[in-house]
Amino acid sequence: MRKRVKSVKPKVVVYKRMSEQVLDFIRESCDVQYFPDYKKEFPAFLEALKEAEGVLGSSLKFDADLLDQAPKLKIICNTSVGYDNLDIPLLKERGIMATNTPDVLNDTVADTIVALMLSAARRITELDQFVKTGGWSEYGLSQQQFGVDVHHKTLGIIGMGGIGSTLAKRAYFGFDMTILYYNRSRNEEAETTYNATYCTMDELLEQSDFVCIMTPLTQQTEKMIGKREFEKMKKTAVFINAARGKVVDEAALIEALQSNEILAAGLDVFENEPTDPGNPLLQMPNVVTLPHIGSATAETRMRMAQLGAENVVAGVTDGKLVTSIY
Ligand SMILES: NC(=O)C1=CN([C@@H]2O[C@H](COP(=O)(O)OP(=O)(O)OC[C@H]3O[C@@H](n4cnc5c(N)ncnc54)[C@H](O)[C@@H]3O)[C@@H](O)[C@H]2O)C=CC1
Ligand SMILES: O=C(O)C(=O)CO
Repeated sequence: MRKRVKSVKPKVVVYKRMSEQVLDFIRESCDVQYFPDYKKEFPAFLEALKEAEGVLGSSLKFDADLLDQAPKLKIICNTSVGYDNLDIPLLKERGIMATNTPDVLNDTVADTIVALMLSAARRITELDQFVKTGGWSEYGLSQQQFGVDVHHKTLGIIGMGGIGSTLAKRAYFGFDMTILYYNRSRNEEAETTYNATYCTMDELLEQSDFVCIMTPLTQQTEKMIGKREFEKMKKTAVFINAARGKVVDEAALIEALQSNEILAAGLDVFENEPTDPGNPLLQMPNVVTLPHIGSATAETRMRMAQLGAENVVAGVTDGKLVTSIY
């Protein structure tokens, strides 16, 4: 009688909260070790990494020490478009593949940025508190509480990629805004479709009413916006960051707001996350803050998780990667 050989499924570590539907999809072809809260179970997580061929999650820094603990690793799949947690040259050197989740979140993140622009300019969160704390009297608002318009203003986008151009679309068609942009290279589609004008960083800073940074975090973009850049902006400028906290010198941002160098800010991201409750930015009524929820809608997070899952399954079964980083 022939002996039945039990097929061994490749091992995949999932280190981010994931729906059962997505986990089941991976389980069809892989042996999944699931760590929804890997920091709390770090020793077990490290143990699982020893045998893992694939990893799925986001933001964990895979440095040389951690990679040394994962000798069988073939692929790291981020459930995020940003991959500043990955050392790409090191992964290439070790022959490890990497994927991210571009495009599927463009609309949702662009919506978040519009929400930040409107909230900061029209003082939505500040006035919400005004109403809820009983400040609204029969005399209505004082002029000091008026906001500024968004429509027909100039929006400067630093980083005209997937999200930047989706934001340009909303700003141009929805709010009749003039679009300026600064990018590593020209984006002809944004120029023809949204009438976006390519300019230098300084021109953008000097002329924009709203300055939005949407570059990835890299060695070149770290603290790209600092004291000098805030000083170049209009005193009435509203600054928006939904990229990564570290693309901005946060101390310089605090100083710019305290010294009225700029009018207001809308922030989805911070230098350290979660940000310290004592961060002065949290005390400023002209700063609208969010806890890094740019892409956090049920639908979009599901699409990102599913895309990550498809990538990890492909990576450990020698299939074709959907969104390879390199
Ligand atoms: N707040 C949130 O929840 C989210 C934040 N993000 C962040 O946004 C970033 C951008 O995302 P996408 O638009 O999808 O990326 P993308 O790669 O499509 O666009 C980035 C753009 O920045 C430009 N760029 C890169 N380095 C530059 C430099 N040194 N100077 C000028 N331009 C430069 C690129 O040429 C590109 O056009 C991500 O890397 C991520 O860090 C993305 C999604 C959600
Ligand atoms: O995708 C990213 O890079 C995020 O920050 C979360 O969506």
